Amino acid sequence: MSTPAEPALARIPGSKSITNRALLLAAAADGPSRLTAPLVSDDTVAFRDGLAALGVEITEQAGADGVDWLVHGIGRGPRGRAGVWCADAGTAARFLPVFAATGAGEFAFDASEQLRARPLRPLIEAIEALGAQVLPGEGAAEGGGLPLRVRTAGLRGGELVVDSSSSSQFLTGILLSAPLMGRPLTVRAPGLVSRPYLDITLALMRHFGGDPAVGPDGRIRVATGGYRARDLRIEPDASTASYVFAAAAVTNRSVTVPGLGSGSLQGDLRFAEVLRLTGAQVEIGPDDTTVTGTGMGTLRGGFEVDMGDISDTFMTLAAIAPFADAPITIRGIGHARLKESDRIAATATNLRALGAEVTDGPDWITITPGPLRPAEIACHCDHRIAMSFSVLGLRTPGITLDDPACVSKTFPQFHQELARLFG
Ligand SMILES: O=C(O)C1=C[C@@H](OP(=O)(O)O)[C@@H](O)[C@H](O)C1
Ligand SMILES: C=C(OP(=O)(O)O)C(=O)O
Repeated sequence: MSTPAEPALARIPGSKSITNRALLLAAAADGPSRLTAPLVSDDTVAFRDGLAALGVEITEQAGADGVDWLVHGIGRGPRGRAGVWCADAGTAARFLPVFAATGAGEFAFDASEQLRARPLRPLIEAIEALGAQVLPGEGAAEGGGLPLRVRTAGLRGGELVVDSSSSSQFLTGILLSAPLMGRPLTVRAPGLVSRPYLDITLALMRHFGGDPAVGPDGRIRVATGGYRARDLRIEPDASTASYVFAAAAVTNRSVTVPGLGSGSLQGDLRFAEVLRLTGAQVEIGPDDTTVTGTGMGTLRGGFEVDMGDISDTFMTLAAIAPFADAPITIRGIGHARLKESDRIAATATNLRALGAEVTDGPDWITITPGPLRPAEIACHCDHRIAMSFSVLGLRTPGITLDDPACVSKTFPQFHQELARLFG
């Protein structure tokens, strides 16, 4: 394998986290906003349709880069009665019920079995503490969670503590809707994981005219006053970009992701810096990022890395770790057990099925390199397991996925794009 002179240009779709935050902020704003190049995938369509069910008109127009979404902001929370299907989208289940609770009426939320099983308790407690009722939905199990109904006459704001040790999404959900509450909100988030996602939230709130202030003790204060309509171009998804970056590293090729550079809002771009530890050449420019594999595709191992802030990308590293020259240990990823799958278990089991030596603990995994054999990968309906092991499959013949279509959660064209770039 030789390194091509010109890097291939990857077509990475828009950021899920930015698209869904922008949808909500634009819906709450005081007029129409245009979102350019949003991600169109299962998670964002579920979010968009959830807002539509809550009474927000969102129309689609052909744009220069795919479609634009025009969001006709209602300037307040929703009114009346509605049912929202969150599908598999954690962001829908954690952001939309708070928005609904700032309105008036009764709003039902439900989701797939997979999402029903994921944590929601801290969010429910927060909505109740802010003055709305959260009731079990039809067919709800004991213990609280989805399905649920929010019965509300608005949220009052004030002081709040949100346990954020299992997900940062509860905090984001509350912050995004805070300017619609009756009084200013001050919130503390003990145990906060995935901190860079809070930074995306704060940056986008400011873009839409909100004014969150983070105090020296970490408390976040948000004034009332709603949001202003604003246009926004959605940058490519940095977590999604991790697959083509890793693929370049293991195939000794060079790939550029345009539109994702040093000004990115997304912490997951740090994955490219993690790849540097493996010997890959990484250039993060102002408007794009290029990764080039070196050394005939052999990666440098023999390091430990904390990926707690960027845990959506730990499986990308784990899946290429068998090609390193020494073990790689990934730490700080306990909360990754609470996502679409128990991602530490799913990664370890699949790597072992391929013949790799893997040890793991509550919040870490160590992969010791060695020869691999073909196997069918159990995706557990987890798009990131499917995408990570597809990258591994570029170097190991005979790898198949039991559910290749699950990539549609965030990247419906993933398999075609990987084949176009690296086939
Ligand atoms: O706020 C967001 O957009 C997200 C936050 C993270 O979740 P946790 O905060 O649950 O780790 C991340 O894993 C998820 O893909 C998207
Ligand atoms: C954890 C993820 O998604 P969700 O928004 O459903 O939490 C993910 O995309 O990896």
